[in-house]
Amino acid sequence: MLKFKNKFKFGSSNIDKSPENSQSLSPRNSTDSRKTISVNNLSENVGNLNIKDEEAEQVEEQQQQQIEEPAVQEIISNPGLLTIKIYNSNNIKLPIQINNNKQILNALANNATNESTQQQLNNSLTKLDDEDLIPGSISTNYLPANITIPNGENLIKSLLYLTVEFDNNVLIIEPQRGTVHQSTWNQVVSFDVTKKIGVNNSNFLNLNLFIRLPNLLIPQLEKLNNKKSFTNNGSNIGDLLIGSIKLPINLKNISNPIRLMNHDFLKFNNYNLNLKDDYGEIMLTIDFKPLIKPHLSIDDFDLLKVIGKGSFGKVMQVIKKDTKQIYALKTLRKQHIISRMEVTHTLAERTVLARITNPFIVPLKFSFQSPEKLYLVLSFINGGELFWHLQKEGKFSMDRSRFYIAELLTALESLHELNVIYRDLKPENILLDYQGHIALCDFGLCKLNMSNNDKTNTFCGTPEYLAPELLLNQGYTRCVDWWTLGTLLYEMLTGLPPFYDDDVSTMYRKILQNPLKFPSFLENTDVQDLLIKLLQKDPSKRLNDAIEIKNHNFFKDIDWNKLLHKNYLPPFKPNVENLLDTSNFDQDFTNEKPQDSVVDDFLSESVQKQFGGWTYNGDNLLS
Ligand SMILES: Nc1ncnc2c1ncn2[C@@H]1O[C@H](COP(=O)(O)OP(=O)(O)OP(=O)(O)O)[C@@H](O)[C@H]1O
Repeated sequence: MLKFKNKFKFGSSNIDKSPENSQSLSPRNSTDSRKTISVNNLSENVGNLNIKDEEAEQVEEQQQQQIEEPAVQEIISNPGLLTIKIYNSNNIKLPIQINNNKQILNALANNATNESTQQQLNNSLTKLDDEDLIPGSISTNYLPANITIPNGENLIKSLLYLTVEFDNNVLIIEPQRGTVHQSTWNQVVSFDVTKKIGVNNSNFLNLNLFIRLPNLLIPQLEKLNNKKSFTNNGSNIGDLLIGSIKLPINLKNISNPIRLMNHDFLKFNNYNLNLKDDYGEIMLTIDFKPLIKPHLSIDDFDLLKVIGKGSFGKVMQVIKKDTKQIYALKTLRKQHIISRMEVTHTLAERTVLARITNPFIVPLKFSFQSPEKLYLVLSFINGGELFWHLQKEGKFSMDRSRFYIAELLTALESLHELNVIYRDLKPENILLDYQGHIALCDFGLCKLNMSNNDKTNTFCGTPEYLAPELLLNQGYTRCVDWWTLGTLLYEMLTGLPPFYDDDVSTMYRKILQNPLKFPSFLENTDVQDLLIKLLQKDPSKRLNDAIEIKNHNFFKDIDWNKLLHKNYLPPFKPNVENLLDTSNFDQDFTNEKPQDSVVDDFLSESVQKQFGGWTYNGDNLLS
């Protein structure tokens, strides 16, 4: 994958906002990520922009940040460590029938990882009748939980696996031995609990049990009927969701270690298929230990891989030494932030991330600083950028586009509820998680304290996604986010943003003047109607309310509550082996040696003071 990932922001020294004079930027047909523009990073001359306004805005924002505490509606729990022990699973059934393909079943049985399972499976197989299909309720008796890959140098592959998710952090675990019907797991996982445990998805412990089924065992009919249950990543194995458990966890006011569950059995349901049966059970113990480490530092983490580069530093995959949790660590060099006048945007990113609790926004776990750098510890999301998937496939199907846009819509809605405008929606800032759900990242252009009709003037965004009112420098409201949502939907469906042109000045002119055109396959569809309403050049005529957009016919089949609980199975599952897997990241980065580079910048006390409220150790919402 050849991709120029070193995205950077630049100011009006590089860009003239008048449509006629703009220079050409990041053509869409190249593999470059499109660049975010922000008027703040003015290193040389400031062109024709009113820098005074921007400075005033920064000062005002900084003051407001210090004064205004968010209205926190979410459940607040004590920070600490949540530990889940998984012992065994019993009576697991599949929600589908499988092909009675003796050759494959025998091969799987003979490669079961331990001998007693091999014998047990072979015994069962001798009694299996010759019907073409095996019912889901008994099929698991003929499948091993894990196998040793033949000629794979003792490589073990699990057919069964469980994802354990808490506060948008996911761990993938595999059983030790047994059949799919009854397996021994004996696995322990831990989660760092921070104080911000929100509404919606994040105060649940979510367990999803999957099976990797060889395609030859999946009947054609089941593939068609159960499209919703299979996720497709193009390989010869289908990942089938067997069932889920959603367990509400309330850690409010717990100040001593406590056992929340003790060897209890929980039953799997299949919400996705709306099936009422249970699909077996799993035995768990759950413990919570309140603890706070007053100050985190880079020494609390082992650095594993470089996974990306941002404007001010690197993003690395790291492991937290005490809890063994994998995270993404974003480093930002203070000197760069100061010299590009990006303090406000940087603090806004940290503030928004610490406040927000939407399941489709990458959660911030901790933030800390050294004299030279700022650090953000985020959940590690490893399904790859939507940008990369879109480039690979050219465009997405209607269903797939609808799914992503629906999840993003709720993310933007929750930002707007906090009076935050996102301003930089584009496929480069959207990550897919291991299941294929959206995780919006990069909050470096957020604008805080923007209630419904408040206007701002800062010229920033990404050329292809700029709304007309922004180009006209007329001041703009949160409505720009709905324009960018429309642009993104159009790009997903057609492969290009609506007014795309290789030449940026022509593109700006088109955004301002050209009528919206549709390819024939979109004509007279619900999505065409929605796009027309989102891509209204006059913001006063644009759809301007998340509820109104949600109620549009294009989303008529979406149950928004089910969506918010992540109970829709994504239409596409990225290839992700486990949480250590970095194969969806650019090798140019992952081949780099992960290190926290030493810099000897000297910053005066008054400059350091500007970063005062940065630290977040899981106990404070805003320090
Ligand atoms: N939580 C995360 N999990 C996995 N990868 C991440 C995460 N956050 C960021 N990345 C990777 O690092 C890259 C850079 O991160 P990000 O976009 O936040 O940096 P930035 O400095 O704000 O970038 P920009 O210059 O575009 O504003 C992302 O494109 C993504 O590939």
